Amino acid sequence: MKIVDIQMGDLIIPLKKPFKTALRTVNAVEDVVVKIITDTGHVGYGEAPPTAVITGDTTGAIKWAIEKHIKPQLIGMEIENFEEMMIRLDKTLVKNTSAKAAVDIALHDLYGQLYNAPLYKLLGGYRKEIITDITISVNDPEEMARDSIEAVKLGYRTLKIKVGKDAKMDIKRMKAIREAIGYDVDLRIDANQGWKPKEAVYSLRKMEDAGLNIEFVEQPVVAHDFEGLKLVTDNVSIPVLADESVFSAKDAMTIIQMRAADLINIKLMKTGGIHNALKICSIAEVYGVECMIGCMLESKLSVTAAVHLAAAKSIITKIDLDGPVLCAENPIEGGATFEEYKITLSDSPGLGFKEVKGVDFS
Ligand SMILES: C[C@H](N)C(=O)N[C@@H](CCC(=O)O)C(=O)O
Ligand SMILES: [Mg+2]
Repeated sequence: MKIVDIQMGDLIIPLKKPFKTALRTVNAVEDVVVKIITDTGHVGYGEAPPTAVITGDTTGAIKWAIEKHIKPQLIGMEIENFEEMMIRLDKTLVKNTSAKAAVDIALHDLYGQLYNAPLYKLLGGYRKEIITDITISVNDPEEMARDSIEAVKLGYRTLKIKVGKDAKMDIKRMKAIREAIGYDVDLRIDANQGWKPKEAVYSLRKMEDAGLNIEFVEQPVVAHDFEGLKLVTDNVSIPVLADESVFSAKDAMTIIQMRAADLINIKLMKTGGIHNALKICSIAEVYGVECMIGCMLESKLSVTAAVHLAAAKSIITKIDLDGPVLCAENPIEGGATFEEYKITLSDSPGLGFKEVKGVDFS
């Protein structure tokens, strides 16, 4: 199974509601889809979102990195020579993790097809069904309470609440949500780097004192401030999860050894794909640090790859793979099945895609 072509196209899907975090507001998924074609007629699919505020990756940069740097390294290579392809993907350029992730995902899709097995089984095969949370965008407290009630009615048992815009208002937001939904539903919060370290300690302690029962807080402070993250971790009881602070296996090692966070959020778009995400899983296993698997604003294509990884690895105990359910349409046939909170894998080879509609690869 030899690679003969790598093609790209644009995938645009409107969201059900605007997605709002401390970092950005988005109305649609606008991602790059990668299609790798082999001499045997097999096709592997991957996807890259241009999440410039987090990864630095833009649509143009993703396409250029793949067309001019990655593609020439991979054309003509045999899929069975997998390790060599992963080395080339890593070494051909630094950073550009979303472009690398899209290609890594498509290559893993083909790897599963080569051995006629679903990817999650090749990676460990721990389970085939997982349960995701759903994200509640940051808005005024009343609107967030309404959105939370709606999510609970749809069956979600865990809500991920976006905060980080204004520490005092964030406490009001969390009180309004808890009051609206009661205590049977788990609440995790994501400040997306929006607080200063001491501000984070202040608001999290207030949430503790109010008995809001927060499962964990995600990325309270700016990504590069590992010391600030540690200050928060050392001074609150709510567990701290590192998201934007951890892209690479090296970042994970540093954060864990510093004890700067209690948990790690793995996202394929930060690691550059499954190959490097597996390294973070191994490090986390060594230190007994549980991981969450997350996504950016991504469709079912790349999120299916994250589902396979989560289904394979027991160290991934928390799931934030709600990208596909935030989308108003689904142009992808095959892959994982998303029924609100319940995500199920089929036993089709690779990632199991049948068709990607509405993307022009010419
Ligand atoms: C979509 C997911 N639940 C999520 O919140 N992901 C990111 C932000 C993604 C983005 O801005 O595209 C996160 O910070 O965890
Ligand atoms: Mg986050």
